[in-house]
Amino acid sequence: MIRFEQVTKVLGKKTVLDGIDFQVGEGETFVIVGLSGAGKSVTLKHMIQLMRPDSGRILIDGEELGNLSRSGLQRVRAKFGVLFQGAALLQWMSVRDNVALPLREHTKLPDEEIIRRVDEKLAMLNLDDAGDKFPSDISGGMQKRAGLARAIIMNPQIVLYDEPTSGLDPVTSRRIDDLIVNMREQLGITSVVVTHDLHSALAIGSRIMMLHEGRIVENATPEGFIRSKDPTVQSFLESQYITKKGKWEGMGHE
Ligand SMILES: Nc1ncnc2c1ncn2[C@@H]1O[C@H](COP(=O)(O)OP(=O)(O)OP(=O)(O)O)[C@@H](O)[C@H]1O
Repeated sequence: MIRFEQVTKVLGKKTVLDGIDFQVGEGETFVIVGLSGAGKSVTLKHMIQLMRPDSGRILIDGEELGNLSRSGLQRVRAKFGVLFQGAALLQWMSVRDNVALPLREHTKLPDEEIIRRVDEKLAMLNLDDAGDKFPSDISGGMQKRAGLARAIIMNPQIVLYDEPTSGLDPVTSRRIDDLIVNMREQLGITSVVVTHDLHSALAIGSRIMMLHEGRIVENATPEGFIRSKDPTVQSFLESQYITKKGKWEGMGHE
C-alpha cells in the first residue's frame, strides 16, 4: 500500500535519501530505525508529501503522489493519521476539543455526534476522565495518548508515528507500544513508526528497516533484524545491549 521506488532527496549539500526502495503492506507495523540524522523523519514526510522527492516515486495504494491534483492529494492524505513530535496539543483547549478538531474542521457532523465519537476514542485510549482537562494538567503519557486519539479520530487506514515514546519513562513507553499494537488488532490500522528505541521496535514491528547514510542497510522481520550480518546493524544492536538472541544484555546480565 505504501511504496517507495528509487527515492532520492538532497537537502542542503547532503543526500539524505539515496535511491531507497521499500514497501509497507496493509496491516503491517513497519518500524524505521537509524542514528540521528539518518533520514527517518524525512522518509515519513515523503509519505504525505510534506516533502517531495528529487527523483523516484512514492505510491499510496498504487497512486503516485507526484501525479495527484490538489484534491487527489487531499483524498490520499485523508487515509493517514499523524502523530508527529511537534504536533502538540493546543494548550488553551480541553483534551476533548483538541481531539474533536479534525472532525470540526473536515466534517459537518452535528456536535452531539462529534462528542460521541471523541468520547469513544478517549475511552478506547483510557482517557475517559481526561476530556474536560487541559493538556498542561495531564501527564506526558496521557498527552501522547490524547495525540493518538486525535490522529485516529477520522478513522485513518494508516498512522504515522514519529518517536512516539520519546520523553516517556520505560513503563509508559511500553503502554504506548501496546496501544500501537492494539491499533492493528482492534482497528486493522497500518502503522509506520520512527523510533530510536530498538526494544520498542523489536516488540511491535512486523518489519524493521534501518537507514544509514541515506541507504537501507536492513529491512527484515525482528528475528531477521537481530541476526543481520550488516556491521552497522550489529553495532546499533550492541549499542542498545541487544544480543543475537534478541535479549537485553545491560549491566552484563542476559
Ligand atoms: N528542511 C530541511 N532542510 C535542510 N536539511 C534538513 C531538513 N530536514 C532535515 N534535514 C536534514 O536531513 C537529515 C535527516 O533528517 P531527519 O530529520 O530525517 O533525521 P532523523 O533520522 O529523523 O533523525 P532524528 O533521529 O535526529 O530525528 C539531517 O541531516 C537533517 O539535518
